[in-house]
Amino acid sequence: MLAVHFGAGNIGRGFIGSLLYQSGYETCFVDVNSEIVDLINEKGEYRVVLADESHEELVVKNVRAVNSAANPEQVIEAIVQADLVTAAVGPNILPHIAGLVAEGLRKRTKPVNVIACENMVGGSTLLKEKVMEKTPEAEREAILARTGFPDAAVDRIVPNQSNEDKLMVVVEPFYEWAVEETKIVGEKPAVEGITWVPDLKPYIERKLFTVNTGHAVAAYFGWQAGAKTIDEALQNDTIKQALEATLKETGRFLVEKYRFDAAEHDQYIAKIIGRFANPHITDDIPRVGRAPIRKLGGDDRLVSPAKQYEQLIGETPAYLAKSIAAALLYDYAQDPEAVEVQGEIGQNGVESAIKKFTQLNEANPLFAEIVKQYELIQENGI
Ligand SMILES: NC(=O)C1=CN([C@@H]2O[C@H](COP(=O)(O)OP(=O)(O)OC[C@H]3O[C@@H](n4cnc5c(N)ncnc54)[C@H](O)[C@@H]3O)[C@@H](O)[C@H]2O)C=CC1
Ligand SMILES: O=P(O)(O)OC[C@H]1O[C@](O)(CO)[C@@H](O)[C@@H]1O
Repeated sequence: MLAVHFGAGNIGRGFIGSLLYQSGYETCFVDVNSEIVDLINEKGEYRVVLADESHEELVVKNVRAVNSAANPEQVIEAIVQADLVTAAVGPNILPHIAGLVAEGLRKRTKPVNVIACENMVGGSTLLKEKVMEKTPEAEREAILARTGFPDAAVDRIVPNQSNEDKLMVVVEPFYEWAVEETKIVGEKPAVEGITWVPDLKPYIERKLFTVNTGHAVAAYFGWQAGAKTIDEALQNDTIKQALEATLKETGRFLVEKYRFDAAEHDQYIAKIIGRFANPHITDDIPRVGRAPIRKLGGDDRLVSPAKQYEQLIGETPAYLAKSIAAALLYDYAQDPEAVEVQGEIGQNGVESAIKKFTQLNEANPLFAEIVKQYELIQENGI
């Protein structure tokens, strides 16, 4: 069985690649990083090490890689041969891989499934839309009849790596990969470790608005407090309490919306905060806080739960507003999106930035609460 995986980065090698290998797949990674591509082809294997006391090591074999910038025709050929196509490149990159995916799918006759493993609601659906834009109209129906784009939620913390062995990846022991079974076309891919679900929405929202909201809060509050890493941020009691209060807000609307058991959801939150504090992982704040414009988007981890809380609970969520304010204050000079946010605030003020990046309406009480929290953080810190 052949899997073609776009993105040989942290989650690609550290999570998806390792499960594919353990399930008996040969994996062809597709990436634009020539150093990583060359190393994979030279070694033909890499190590995945668990970030816990055991330091258990898995050697992932049966791997090769293609540089899609240099050899696009090899990528198309691999997709033609593939039994499964996956991606973990980041939501903003999905449109850039769509052309090659479309070319590969056009040349196929057999069914296949394409699964995007990104931190967003509807990643595979977005990729499908972008692939269709690259496909001649007359061919779209036939391709969709033989290609599934099931949405997915992936959860495993894989920090940036600084190992001497550039292919080795240190990962947290926990993982969850939920995939929408109802959108599969043809046979279900035989990947051990996938949790098949009939409807992904509750899984992706629970994960995105707990793990990823919580992580973003730790990063943006931590940044204000001068912390360098997530576990350092969590040693600050004020930040820990603010994180817990924010996840109480997201938990309240999630329980209301999906009828989750409230006590089980509290345990889910506690487990996640424990994962953030894993002393075997050094997770830099700039990695977790990266791309604040994406994270401030109306459907992403901060603004979407705040809007849904307003709708379902009928109140304004003060801690989510504070988290959005902290994201607006994230002024890391090496992050191009943070620089753009600061530029907008500097030129046109924070209200203009809120409108531009969150698409919130000024008449929404959440808008005024974000401005208030922004000023409070500026005056008093977190
Ligand atoms: N790192 C983590 O713990 C987790 C990450 N994710 C999601 O997985 C996705 C990837 O994240 P990471 O692996 O952390 O990022 P990463 O930056 O380590 O990996 C992304 C990879 O995509 C490659 N890439 C960029 N443009 C490309 C293109 N046009 N074609 C092919 N490859 C291209 C990059 O060279 C890089 O190797 C993101 O959506 C992230 O939200 C989800 C869960 C956990
Ligand atoms: O990958 P993103 O969406 O930029 O956000 C970083 C987040 O991704 C993760 O790496 C994995 O879920 C989390 O550690 C963090 O919440």
